[in-house]
Amino acid sequence: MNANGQIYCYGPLLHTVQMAKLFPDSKTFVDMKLKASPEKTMELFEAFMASTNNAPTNDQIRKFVDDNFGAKGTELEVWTPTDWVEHPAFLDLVNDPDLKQWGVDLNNIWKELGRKMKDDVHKNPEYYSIIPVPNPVIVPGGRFIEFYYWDSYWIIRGLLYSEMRDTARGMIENFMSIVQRIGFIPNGGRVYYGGRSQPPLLAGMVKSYVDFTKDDRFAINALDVLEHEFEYFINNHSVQAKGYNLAVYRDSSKGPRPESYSEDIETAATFNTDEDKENHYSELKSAAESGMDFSSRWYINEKGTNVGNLSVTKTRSIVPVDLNSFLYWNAKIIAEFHAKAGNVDKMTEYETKAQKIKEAIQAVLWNEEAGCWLDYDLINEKPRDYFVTSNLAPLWVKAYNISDTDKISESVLNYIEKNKLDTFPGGIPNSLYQTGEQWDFPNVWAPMQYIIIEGLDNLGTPDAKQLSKRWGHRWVKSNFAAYRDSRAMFEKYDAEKFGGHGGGGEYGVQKGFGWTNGVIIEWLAKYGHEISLSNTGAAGENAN
Ligand SMILES: OC[C@H]1O[C@H](O[C@H]2O[C@H](CO)[C@@H](O)[C@H](O)[C@H]2O)[C@H](O)[C@@H](O)[C@@H]1O
Repeated sequence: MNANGQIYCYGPLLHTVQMAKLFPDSKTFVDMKLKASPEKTMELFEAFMASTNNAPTNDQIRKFVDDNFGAKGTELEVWTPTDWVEHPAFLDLVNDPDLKQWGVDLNNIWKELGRKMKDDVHKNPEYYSIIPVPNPVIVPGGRFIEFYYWDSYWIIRGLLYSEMRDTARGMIENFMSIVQRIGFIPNGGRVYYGGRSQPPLLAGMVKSYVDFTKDDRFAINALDVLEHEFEYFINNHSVQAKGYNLAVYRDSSKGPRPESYSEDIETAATFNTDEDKENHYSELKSAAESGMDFSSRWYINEKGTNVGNLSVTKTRSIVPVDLNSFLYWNAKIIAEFHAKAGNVDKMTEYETKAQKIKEAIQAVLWNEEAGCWLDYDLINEKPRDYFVTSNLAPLWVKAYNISDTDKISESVLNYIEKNKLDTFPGGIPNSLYQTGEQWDFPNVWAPMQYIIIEGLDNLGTPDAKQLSKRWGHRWVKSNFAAYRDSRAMFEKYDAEKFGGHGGGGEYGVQKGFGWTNGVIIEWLAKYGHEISLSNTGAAGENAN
């Protein structure tokens, strides 16, 4: 743990300041810079507490923070990517003039989302909660002023389509340096995310870069790091389900989330013992590791169903379809890169690991009755028959027996029909249960649209491809309608409203927005030649 962990990650200073709720967004405090060293700040804090009989007022705490912390975000400079180009070739693939102009605008937004760390971060890292990285990054936007792990997959693909290969490679190299220093990639670029990762997509980022650039040397050089990250996940996230090894999302730190400290203390109030509260914090942080924080996807109530609220979050007891699919993909990519290097034994080793994960996914997560993959509940030893977008993740990475393609296509298309997923004008909702949490109905998220729509395309049957294209067009048009009305790109959208943005959860609507822009740029390149806005009604009734 860094010397500043006692300030940004746990302990009485964090508790005192965060429970005073000085800022509308709890993340603000943990993003502020120290004015003195962590040790000196702790000394000053102890003296402050003694001088206030350990019961400071909110005004006194605010003064302590003003005296000892600098403003949020001062460690970063806005950075114009040096490889930014005015007219990337993807724009020439877009026919509709309004969509083309939108592509120009999105390409410009990269300049607003570029961030570089000031030199002082490298000289005095202990004064900051930010994790130092060598190269500038593209951030999601809004309150998210640092890199996020899984967001970066779609950001990097968008950058590659925008011909910003240096920026994309720089971000990947940052992640590789983090694995070398820390052993894994934290949720985001702050020390307070240090107990959890996010959906493991670094191998996918490297593969994207190599597919674009044909730079096989880059793939081969990345192998050590990719293997290390893969083994980290396997070693720290494994469980047994029906006699098979699979992985769950699992955080390794103690206490509430530092960036949402008072929120977690409040939801833990329903628990009586410290042990139960601690378990609750772990479940919440594990949900954050999944990227889907928060959602009924992680609820298991006393009856074994998904009805409830955050207090029944049981992430660590649910075997997730997406995580295991991503790990399968990691092993496949590592095998592919070993093949490029001519390492036959290593290629075979990772092919075998991939096959084992695929067998486990088939045995535990594929559900013949539902006709789809389902998360598995380890407490009640049963599948969770609720629609979540991640149920379709194996399609994206082909984590199934290719000889079963026709059967899977038929089953999955029936599953989509049964769940009426084609009826939503604003995209496929993340779940069908409305809890007020941001990864539940009616919110729609770009990364999961991408995984499903590309997954159906990858499945390759005519019906699946047709649906994929229709949904891809719909998503582009609906995002455009939101942009046309508000001049903003959103973190999440509204399934029920063509062109509507999402809401709910513990923070306000965020604009920017890295992964949304990345997905749209890629799909302008893919569908731009065939989409016309002229047949799109204001309410999206012709959005297909
Ligand atoms: O502060 C609350 C949570 O915020 C983050 O989660 C959300 O934003 C991320 C960045 O776009 C995204 O990766 C994640 O999927 C979103 O749910 C953060 O990642 C969480 O750890 C944090 O608790």
